[in-house]
Amino acid sequence: MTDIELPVLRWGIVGCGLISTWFVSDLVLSRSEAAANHTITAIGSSSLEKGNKFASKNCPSQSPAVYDSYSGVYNDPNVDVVYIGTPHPLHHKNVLDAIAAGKHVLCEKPMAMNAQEGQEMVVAARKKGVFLMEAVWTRFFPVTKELQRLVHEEKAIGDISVAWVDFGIYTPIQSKDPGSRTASKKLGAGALLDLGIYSLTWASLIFGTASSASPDISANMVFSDHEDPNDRVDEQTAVILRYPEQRAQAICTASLLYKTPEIFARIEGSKGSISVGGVAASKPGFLIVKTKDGEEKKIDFPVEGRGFHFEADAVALDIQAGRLENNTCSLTTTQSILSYMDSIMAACGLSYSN
Ligand SMILES: NC(=O)C1=CN([C@@H]2O[C@H](COP(=O)(O)OP(=O)(O)OC[C@H]3O[C@@H](n4cnc5c(N)ncnc54)[C@H](OP(=O)(O)O)[C@@H]3O)[C@@H](O)[C@H]2O)C=CC1
Ligand SMILES: O=C1OC[C@@H](O)[C@H](O)[C@H]1O
Repeated sequence: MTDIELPVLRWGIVGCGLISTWFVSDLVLSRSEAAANHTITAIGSSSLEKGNKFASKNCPSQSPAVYDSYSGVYNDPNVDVVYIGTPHPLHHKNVLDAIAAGKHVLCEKPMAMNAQEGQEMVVAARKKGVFLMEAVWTRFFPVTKELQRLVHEEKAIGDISVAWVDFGIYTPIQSKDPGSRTASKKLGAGALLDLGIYSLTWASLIFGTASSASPDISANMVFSDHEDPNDRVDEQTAVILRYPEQRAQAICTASLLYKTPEIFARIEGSKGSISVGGVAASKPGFLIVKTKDGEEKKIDFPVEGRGFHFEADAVALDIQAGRLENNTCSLTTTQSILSYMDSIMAACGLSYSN
């Protein structure tokens, strides 16, 4: 057997919060089937103490340079790609700063607070000739790819008429530290931007985001009970997307008021249905395919670690090949979903600009 040389990607991490912990742990995980190797060469945090603690806890086998600023990471010549793990309203500045320093960028979801910000990031990345991707890790799981193959290539359940997708996590706003990103409007709190983006992602995987598949959108929200209406955010959002050409609908929900059961999505077609389940709508793990002739099959897709390495490997392969965007999570798709969220917020009277 010949050893295939894997690409090595050198990562700089910006922000040492929860998601960066998960992401970095998966990057350094020893895996049986890796498509790339990853090293953590720099970490940027609000303090050296926090950055050092993060490094020793999450990537003890690495010796990253630790900075008490994010600019240290952007300007580090040993960094190929910057991972942005800060709260959503900071993504715009963090991404633009990384791009200005000539770095490739993987930015957590949602990449921006609205489509306008997203567009500015895309324009900046193209002008500088660097890679940019929104870290919608869900798209890269083997189970997600298999669902798409079954639906679009094999047409296992025929013509799709409806998809229901729900992402709820029981985290009411009042139960959270008011200064945390999951409670503070200034830090982008709210069910749609945090969780609804995944429900909309599943709809886009089933129905597409091309302009020919552009949906009519209707929506409503249950707001948090802050006294000042300017502080309110959505604790629960329900969206119906109607795809006129496909004569189909997606019903996408997101909630901070209950936890979704294991099966979080069901897709109904003329020949059967597919249910999708897993730890959460962000981390799918299995499919149940039922056909109208009575056959039922459960297909499990166990993963090593949490599964963030799938998107990281894809980024490494793109950068190695000189591609500036990823096909599985394209910037056009990111922009479409940001514009859906703009429409949903406008229809429901939610604005983050006050
Ligand atoms: N893909 C996924 O499954 C998940 C994605 N996310 C996404 O990741 C992003 C970060 O979420 P999460 O890790 O949960 O958030 P945390 O609050 O846990 O961490 C965010 C980090 O950002 C840095 N930061 C910079 N400025 C601020 C500020 N003004 N207030 C607070 N923190 C700041 C801090 O790091 P430091 O002090 O080191 O600079 C902080 O620890 C969000 O956009 C979220 O949507 C979150 C969870 C899961
Ligand atoms: O992306 C996410 O997925 C998992 C949730 O726990 C988290 O709040 C969210 O940011």
